[in-house]
Amino acid sequence: MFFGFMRKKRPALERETVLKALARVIDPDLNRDIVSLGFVKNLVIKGDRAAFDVELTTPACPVKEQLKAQCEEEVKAAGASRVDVNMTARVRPTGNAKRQIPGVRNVIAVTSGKGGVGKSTISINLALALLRRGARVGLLDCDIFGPSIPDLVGINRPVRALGDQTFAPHQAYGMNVMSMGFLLDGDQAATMRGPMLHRFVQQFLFNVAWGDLDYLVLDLPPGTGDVQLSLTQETPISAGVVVTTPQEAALRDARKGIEMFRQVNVPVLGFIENMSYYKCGKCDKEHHIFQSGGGQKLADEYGLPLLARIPLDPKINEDGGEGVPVLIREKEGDYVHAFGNLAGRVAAELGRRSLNAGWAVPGPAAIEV
Ligand SMILES: Nc1ncnc2c1ncn2[C@@H]1O[C@H](COP(=O)(O)OP(=O)(O)OP(=O)(O)O)[C@@H](O)[C@H]1O
Repeated sequence: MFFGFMRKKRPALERETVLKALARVIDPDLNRDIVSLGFVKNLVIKGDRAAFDVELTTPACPVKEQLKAQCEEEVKAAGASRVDVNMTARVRPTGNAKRQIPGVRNVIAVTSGKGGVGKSTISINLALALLRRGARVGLLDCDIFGPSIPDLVGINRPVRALGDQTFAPHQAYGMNVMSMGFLLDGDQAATMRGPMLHRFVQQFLFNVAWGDLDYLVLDLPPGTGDVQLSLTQETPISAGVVVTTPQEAALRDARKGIEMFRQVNVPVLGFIENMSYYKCGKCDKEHHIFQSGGGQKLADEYGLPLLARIPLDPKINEDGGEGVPVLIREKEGDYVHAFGNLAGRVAAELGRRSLNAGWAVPGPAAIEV
């Protein structure tokens, strides 16, 4: 009886036993076990208790909780009475032969081929979703003629010069944000010619005190003309994503977007179908206001994933001119999950690529995900 109350003493754990147990935990995005990936750090064993860090390639890892639970389960099954798993992340640069932006590890470019499909909306909410998952994020509005980010974040005052032609970005919702709209008024921008604009954007990339960023999201100017092409060519972009709407006409422009990235050897992570469907609130059915399936059609055509389908929802553009993005205003809704999943997929894919030592500046043949 008395002995029943005493904790049964388990044998002390061996380091090898713990590592063997953890080697059964597979990262589904990378398709490899977390020990051989080098993710397990700082393993401390005290008797039958184990504590360690699991260092992922991104804090926005979509399977973080699942991996943590698996680690606990496997090490307990190997004989531990207590397992303390500390999930951490170190975002590595994906590698790019071009001049790097100091402190910035990954640059994600968002294009659409043409205007009005929701590129800026996607850019800001992708940036916020990455931030919400624990990453350090910046947002650069490269749209010179019609910068929309100032309105989207509700900031319309000029940025501060730090001297040496360096600017301090604005802070909005925990992100570093920069836009042509913080420097020029619309009339000034309209008089600028291609090369001048181009120089401006380069300045924005390299002469802004971005700080330490895991991801810098670029809202590219709409279109795929010379300005966009030279911009993408000279910018150290880690990867691009292409926004489309479901209609046939929009797909044609999205194809131009992907061809632009291909021409300048920027790998494309996939497509985002915006205004994909509408839910009326009376039922849970998806109503297709426009045509349907366009994003998937493109994805199949290029052998790339459809990363997200964002619904058409009045809440997305109902900010009442206050500059409060939907992910800040709303905590629930299809779009909240869709943006969260998008951020997870983008971050996981960049993480996968950063681990691949051979991934420097791949040609078009190397873009499949
Ligand atoms: N999923 C959505 N549901 C409802 N409204 C949306 C959605 N996506 C974008 N919008 C609205 O559509 C309009 C155009 O979006 P946005 O400015 O993001 O497009 P864009 O492609 O960046 O345009 P531009 O080429 O002018 O920069 C905005 O009013 C925005 O609020």
